[in-house]
Amino acid sequence: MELIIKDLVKQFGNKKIFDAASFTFEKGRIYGLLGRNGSGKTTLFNCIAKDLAYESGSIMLQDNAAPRDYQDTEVGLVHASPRIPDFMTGYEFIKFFIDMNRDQMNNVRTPDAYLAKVGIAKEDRHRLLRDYSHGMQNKVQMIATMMIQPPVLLLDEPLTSFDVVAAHEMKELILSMKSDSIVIFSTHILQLAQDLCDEIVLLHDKQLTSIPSEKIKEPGFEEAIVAALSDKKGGDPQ
Ligand SMILES: Nc1ncnc2c1ncn2[C@@H]1O[C@H](COP(=O)(O)OP(=O)(O)OP(=O)(O)O)[C@@H](O)[C@H]1O
Repeated sequence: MELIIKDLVKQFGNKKIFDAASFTFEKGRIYGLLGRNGSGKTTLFNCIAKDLAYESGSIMLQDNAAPRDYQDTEVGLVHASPRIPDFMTGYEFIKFFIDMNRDQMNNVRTPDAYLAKVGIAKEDRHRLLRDYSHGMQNKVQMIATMMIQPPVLLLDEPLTSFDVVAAHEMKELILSMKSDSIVIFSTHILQLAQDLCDEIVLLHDKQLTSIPSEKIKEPGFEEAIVAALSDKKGGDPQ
């Protein structure tokens, strides 16, 4: 399966965010999306997730070169700031999510099993989400999105609010998604990109470009990324 972005143009008013940007993402690989503040990473995710219209170009999915119904395909987007119904308890929310999505889930487990998987302790599962810490809310949002195993999984700055143990567990969870999904995450943490990614995608100057995977572990990688994202070509940091 491939996610194909072709000649994407997106602007807010007069401000162009993408100018005929193109990129093809493949299943079985984890992509790290790097770009400066305001370069358009969240905007790209919202376009891919069908939450935001764009001016022109196309975003489509292909299975073995045959187009797949994109509108009908589930795209999982984990937002940088949790978006969860804070009037529910963690347990109620996960149970509700299972009930809503049972048809498309394989090996449905209990709400307790899912909450345990992301380290939400028993005594916290029946507390209101509004009383969870930011990191705990993020964990709940992440597991709710991941448990339906969407073919396209987008993670906007994941792990930043997690403690070291949780971050380690979440990395394992993200890695476990890669065989069945196209996984793209945005981050400003180079170490995380180096640890998790098969390929780095740079969003710079309104375009998407790839850094060859063999460069990721090489010395001088950080300098190469900084140079590539610096404004020598006249791109404004916005
Ligand atoms: N709804 C909107 N209306 C107008 N401008 C917007 C809107 N959403 C985003 N923008 C602008 O589009 C640009 C890209 O924003 P976006 O949030 O996608 O960047 P980002 O790469 O995710 O940034 P960061 O790394 O700081 O989180 C910014 O200049 C932002 O101000």
